[in-house]
Amino acid sequence: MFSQVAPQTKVRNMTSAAETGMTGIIAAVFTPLTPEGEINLPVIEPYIDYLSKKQNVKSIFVNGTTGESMSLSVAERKALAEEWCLKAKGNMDQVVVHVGCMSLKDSQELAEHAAQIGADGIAVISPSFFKPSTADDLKEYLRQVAIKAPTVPFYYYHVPSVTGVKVPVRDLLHDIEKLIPSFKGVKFSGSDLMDFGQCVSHSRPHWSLVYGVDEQLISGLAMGATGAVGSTYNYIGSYMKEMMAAYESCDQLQARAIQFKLQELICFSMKIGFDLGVNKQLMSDVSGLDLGPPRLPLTRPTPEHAKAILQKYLSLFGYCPFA
Ligand SMILES: CC(=O)N[C@H](C=O)[C@@H](O)[C@H](O)[C@H](O)CO
Ligand SMILES: CC(=O)C(=O)O
Repeated sequence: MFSQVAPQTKVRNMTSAAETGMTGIIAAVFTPLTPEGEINLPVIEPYIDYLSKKQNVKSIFVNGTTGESMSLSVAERKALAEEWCLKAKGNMDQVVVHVGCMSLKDSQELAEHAAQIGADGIAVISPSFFKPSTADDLKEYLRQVAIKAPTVPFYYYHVPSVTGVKVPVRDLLHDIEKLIPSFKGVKFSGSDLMDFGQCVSHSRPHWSLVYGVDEQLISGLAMGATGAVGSTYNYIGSYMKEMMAAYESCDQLQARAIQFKLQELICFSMKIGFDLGVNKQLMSDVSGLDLGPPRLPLTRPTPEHAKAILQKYLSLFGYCPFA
């Protein structure tokens, strides 16, 4: 029953990092800011150290939703991508840089830059102010970004709850390599598991199909996800690695038990309010890294709010890894 997932994972594990694509547990990193709201590059080195040593997470997704990319300037995104790539060298297997923007020109500039700094992959979210209305329009947009970094593995980042772009990803994949030869897969952060399943069943063996709704990753694995990218893997990466290992060894009970713990945390947090500001604060509290506030219009949670969520985290996951 699980033979469709396991062999692919094993084959990928035997290849070099550059060839593996997006597999396993990948943390979508937060962007450290100073109390004044400026990017805080010196936190990046200890952040990578924390992920690799305390969370056993060896791949990162930079400047994504969690990284507040759409609230950052192009210059800030370049400086961040450079620092993440530099400090990840020798410590991380994969650094994928998100280069999606509202303007095609900005995305192209960031794609070119990501190629120059040696990113292992680039991902692009659909523009969402003016939205593409057809799969062909979206594909053409993606093509015009990808051609600026033709040798860098290219991933489409589907996040319909944020962008409102509902183009089925399965339609996008049709003949996509003819248009985008560097195409290597999808980061699928939607809950339409039929569309995700269709993507997997029509994917090529060298593509990565990573799932991005952390609280239902187990369902993504059932559909054949090659890995997972998410914000919560910053602070429960080691648990979710265990979850994936349990799933791959057919220990459904253990895999589900870990998944349910994450659901408890997310459900609790959603009841009292769970946005990027809250999520970022939880990571600061769990890791001991000072990631600072989110950028406006997002704000920090009150200390009581943050404390309630930290306590819930500790009651479920039992320890504060940095303490
Ligand atoms: C919309 C969004 O930001 N999704 C993230 C990644 O794609 C997830 O990692 C969520 O933050 C996570 O699943 C918690 O809901
Ligand atoms: C969660 C995720 O993948 C992102 O922050 O972009």
